[in-house]
Amino acid sequence: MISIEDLSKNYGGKKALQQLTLNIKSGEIFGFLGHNGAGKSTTLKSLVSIIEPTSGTITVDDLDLKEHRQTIKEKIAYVPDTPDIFLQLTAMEYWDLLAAAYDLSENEVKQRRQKLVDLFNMGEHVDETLASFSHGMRQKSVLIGALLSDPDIWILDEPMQGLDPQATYDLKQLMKAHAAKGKTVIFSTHNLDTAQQLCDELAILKQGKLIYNGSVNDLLAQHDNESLESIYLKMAGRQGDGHLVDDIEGETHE
Ligand SMILES: Nc1ncnc2c1ncn2[C@@H]1O[C@H](COP(=O)(O)OP(=O)(O)OP(=O)(O)O)[C@@H](O)[C@H]1O
Repeated sequence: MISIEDLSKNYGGKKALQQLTLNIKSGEIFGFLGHNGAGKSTTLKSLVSIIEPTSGTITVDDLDLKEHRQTIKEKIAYVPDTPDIFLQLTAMEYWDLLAAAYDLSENEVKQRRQKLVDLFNMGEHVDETLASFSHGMRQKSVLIGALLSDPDIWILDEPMQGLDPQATYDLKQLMKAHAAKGKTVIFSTHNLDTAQQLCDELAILKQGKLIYNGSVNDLLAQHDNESLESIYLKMAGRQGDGHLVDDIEGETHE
């Protein structure tokens, strides 16, 4: 169980996150939704100790993140929204570098790496440089690298970005299988269909504040016959924006 309590993050005068409190249970897929700049990455970066929150606490299985940073970090796989990757390395060199950073032996990672490479159809490309990869191939390389060590908690910031439909499907299956083993999967997405398909539990952020925490089913049940898109836009979107489109395209749109 991960507990976030009263978590706030200010960047100078900007309040990126305000008093976020929620629990994330093991064995579930937990999704963060919110417009650009809502605070999703700030939350995920706080969970992986990349940024220091201004206030608040995070505990993982009752261990305080501040006091047990290293122990907790070893349990986490993290896929950032904008990965810093060394473009001059081949995919294999990049994974070797990550394995060394996490102190994993070749034997430990070899089998799992091969399975992930096969799943994401990267076998032909392992000796090519990351610089030569498409956006989706780089994302696959980052995912393979993050999942090399089979950690309990997956924290994935917009992980489907750039992936083709097959890889997106496969990643969703992986996420479901990981949660089904009683492990934790936390991710952010802008894709509401993906959120609806995958999430046991959702948090919707708006301008750094939590505006919904609960299941997708409960949210849908609270709004008769409305799609998640319509509910989400009512909650997180701006009000009465029809004229903004009309101003650009005239009133001919449906
Ligand atoms: N390093 C930083 N310095 C200053 N402000 C920052 C920094 N990182 C994030 N912010 C601000 O914090 C707020 C939340 O940003 P965050 O990246 O958490 O949003 P997000 O929900 O992940 O957005 P997106 O969907 O666009 O990825 C935004 O207003 C952003 O400008």
